[in-house]
Amino acid sequence: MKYYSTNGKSSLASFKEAILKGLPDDNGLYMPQEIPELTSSFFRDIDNYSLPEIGYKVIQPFVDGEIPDSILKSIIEETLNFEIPLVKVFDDIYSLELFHGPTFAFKDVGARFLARSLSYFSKKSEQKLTVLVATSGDTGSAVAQGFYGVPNIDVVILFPSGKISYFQEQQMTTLGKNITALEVNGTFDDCQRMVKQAFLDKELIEEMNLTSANSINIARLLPQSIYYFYGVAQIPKDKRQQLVVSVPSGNYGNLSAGLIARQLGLPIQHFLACSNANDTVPKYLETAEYKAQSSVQTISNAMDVGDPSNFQRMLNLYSGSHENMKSDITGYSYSDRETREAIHQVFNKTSYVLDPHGAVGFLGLKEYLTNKAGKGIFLETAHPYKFKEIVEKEINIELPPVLSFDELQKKSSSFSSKFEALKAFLLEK
Ligand SMILES: Cc1ncc(COP(=O)(O)O)c(C=O)c1O
Ligand SMILES: N[C@@H](CCOP(=O)(O)O)C(=O)O
Repeated sequence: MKYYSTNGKSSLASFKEAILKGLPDDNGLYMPQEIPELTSSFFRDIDNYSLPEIGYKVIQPFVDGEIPDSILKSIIEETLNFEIPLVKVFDDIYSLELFHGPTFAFKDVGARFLARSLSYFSKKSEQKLTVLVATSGDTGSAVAQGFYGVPNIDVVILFPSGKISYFQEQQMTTLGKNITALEVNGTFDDCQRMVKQAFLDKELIEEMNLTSANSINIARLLPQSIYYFYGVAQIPKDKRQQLVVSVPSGNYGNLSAGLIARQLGLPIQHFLACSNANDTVPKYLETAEYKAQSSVQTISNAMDVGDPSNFQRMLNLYSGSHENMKSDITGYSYSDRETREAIHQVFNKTSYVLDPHGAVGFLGLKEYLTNKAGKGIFLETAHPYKFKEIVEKEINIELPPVLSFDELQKKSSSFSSKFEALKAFLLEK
């Protein structure tokens, strides 16, 4: 399988080249040249497959032998060694809980697969790698955990100061060793801009082997398609028609992975792109005009993205056609007040606890299904405990702890949002 750049000005890359490079030289994003439809027998029997078996079926065509199958199977088994249950919240509304991994957010799937695949390639070439990451909260935590102590790999995480939750910050700033966290005086979009600029800087790429662990990296994004299959597999066969999937979105990697799952043949009738006040993509869907915005701070902070990187991939999947994208995807945007109300009301009616990100996905699904036949899944992308200060206020009870960092010391340095500062820091490392 070859990978091309969405900007069309870079040469084709193998899986190994795409994963090691992260970003193509023309500042596009890598995409697989083919998205081959999986066999009808796989879909017929999908309920009998385990999560790692589904994972292997989905990922193998994209790796295409560049990692030997037996090693790929163990990478996938280690990646997916936690539950991803589908929970019924209301009649016809299901939550796909993606937060049962080690850092309690959906990013664990992609980060663990990427860490193991990069480690396989870097061990073979004995090259030291530096993994650069921009985060609005959860990617940083998952990548820090996924790469902690991995030989030959250094991780540098950029996060926006004061704009992520206490637990997210603790998860990425207390590890030390090969994990460095830089607290940037700016927004997530500043962090992502600096990271992308680093991949285009000739001096930096000559001096060091840089790669990305954001969804910029196609090997971080592709494994996120797996859980869409597993979600559908958990719905009774006779109820799989007219299925809608609602994706709480920020950088739009998760939604892009869902669109890829659909091209692989997964029967999803419609997608919902649900945002908080950072509504660049819902506005595009409404107006056909893409206008990047300055991000605003919300209670679903991991979705505070004003210029989502994966919009390029979405456009590419629809060959640039707004009309075609709009017929498959409906956009919604919700305020913090609506998000809080959803957490409050769903808990009062069902005892189900939403986190602020899942709540945005839930709201979109509820709105879409009003007066429409069909069933829907919303992605519950993070554990409510990660946002306990917000969630507990709405449900009026204390959540049982799943995380504690009381003994651990924060290790991070305050950092400028200027690319030159990042470049100097990396060259000194
Ligand atoms: C909890 C949570 N929900 C939703 C999102 C948005 O996902 P994406 O950036 O893939 O659109 C993020 C950030 O990635 C997140 O951490
Ligand atoms: N919401 C993300 C932002 C980065 O997304 P990515 O999927 O491109 O890594 C975060 O939690 O950091």
